[in-house]
Amino acid sequence: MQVLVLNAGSSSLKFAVMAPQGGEPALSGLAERLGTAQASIRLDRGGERVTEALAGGSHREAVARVLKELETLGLRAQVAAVGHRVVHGGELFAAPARITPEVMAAIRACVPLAPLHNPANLAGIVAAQEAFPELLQVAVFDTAFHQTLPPVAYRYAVPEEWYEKRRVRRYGFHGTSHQFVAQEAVQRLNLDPAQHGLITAHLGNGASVAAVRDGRSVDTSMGLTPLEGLVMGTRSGNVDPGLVAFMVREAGLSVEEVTDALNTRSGLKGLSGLTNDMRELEAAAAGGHAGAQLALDVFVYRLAQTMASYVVSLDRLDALVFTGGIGENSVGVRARVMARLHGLGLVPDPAANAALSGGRSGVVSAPESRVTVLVIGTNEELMIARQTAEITQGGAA
Ligand SMILES: Nc1ncnc2c1ncn2[C@@H]1O[C@H](COP(=O)(O)OP(=O)(O)O)[C@@H](O)[C@H]1O
Ligand SMILES: CC(=O)OP(=O)(O)O
Ligand SMILES: [Mg+2]
Repeated sequence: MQVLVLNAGSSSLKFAVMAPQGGEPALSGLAERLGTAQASIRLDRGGERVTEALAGGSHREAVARVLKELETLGLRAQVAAVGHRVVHGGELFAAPARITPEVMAAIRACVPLAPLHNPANLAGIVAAQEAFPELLQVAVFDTAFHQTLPPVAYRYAVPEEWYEKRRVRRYGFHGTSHQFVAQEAVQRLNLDPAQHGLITAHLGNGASVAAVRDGRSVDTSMGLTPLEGLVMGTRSGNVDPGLVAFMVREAGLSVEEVTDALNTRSGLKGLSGLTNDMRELEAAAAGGHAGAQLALDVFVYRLAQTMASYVVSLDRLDALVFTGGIGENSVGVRARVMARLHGLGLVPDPAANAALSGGRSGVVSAPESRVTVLVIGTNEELMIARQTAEITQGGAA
């Protein structure tokens, strides 16, 4: 059995066709710049890579191109279900769900909470339903793993009716990735699945930290929306909420303009005035660019501070885990975060740290370190394939 996994972004679509047991995907790739004249799609099939133009193509055309490729490769009949990453499921989903008209309506109802993500996820689902009308479709929510947060972690200190009437609370995201790397860490370190404490850092374009206690998420840095918490590629992370009213009053911006700036022109990009790409920033900082250096410094400082603060959410700390494009590849970010955490009794292993990149996993702390530090290559697609297969085979709702 194969599962088609779709992860739709606002202008992109990542896809993979894979067995839920793991192994190399039969087909994977990325469609980018969808909806523009520069739209393109990259197809990776068994070591061979092709990139084609998809001019003007939307999510729909991208999914149709994937379908065509499946037919060419003779894989169509093996695909038993489609698993979708859905970013916001509100309080309604603590587990993956088979997509029904009611589930679609619930995802639509969460659009105001994730305006950058949920509309794209919906577009991906509609495109897949058109292309694969006979297949079961499953939604795997970023928020689901964090539904175990206790009220002390998820409630904001705001008027109670905001929670009662509008469900204003912290939800958390990247749950699929945090859960995957936490499970991998438990296996690798031979920890008791029912008794452990982990702090996981998913550092991609969006970035978040989670505290995982005995397999359950007990705190995470993103909140009502994926804007809260760490400094990210283009998102500000935590700011004084008074800043929005200040910029509206003093700079004459609309609320939408401030929100857009906090989401798309802030973070590493805003601080550096240069780019949201960590690789480019590290190169620019090494070349003496002051803005790039400041962006890196703030990113590392806030990340280390957040990771250290999660000690209060756990009753024991076994390991810290780095994942995501930055966590898996940036030797410098990891080294600097580890140096800042020496108050936790953390002793890095610089040679092991320098040797790990490219999605490979391993330990980067020294044997005498009071807390183990792991780098683990995340695999959200595999996790989505597994969860989709479970629902398909179990026939569950
Ligand atoms: N070798 C590397 N060194 C430093 N940063 C890297 C490296 N490779 C990728 N990155 C960074 O990872 C980030 C993208 O992470 P990724 O998890 O792929 O993002 P997304 O959230 O889009 O899935 C970018 O900032 C990129 O620069
Ligand atoms: C929820 C979120 O931030 O996702 P991404 O990192 O894919 O933007
Ligand atoms: Mg990612």
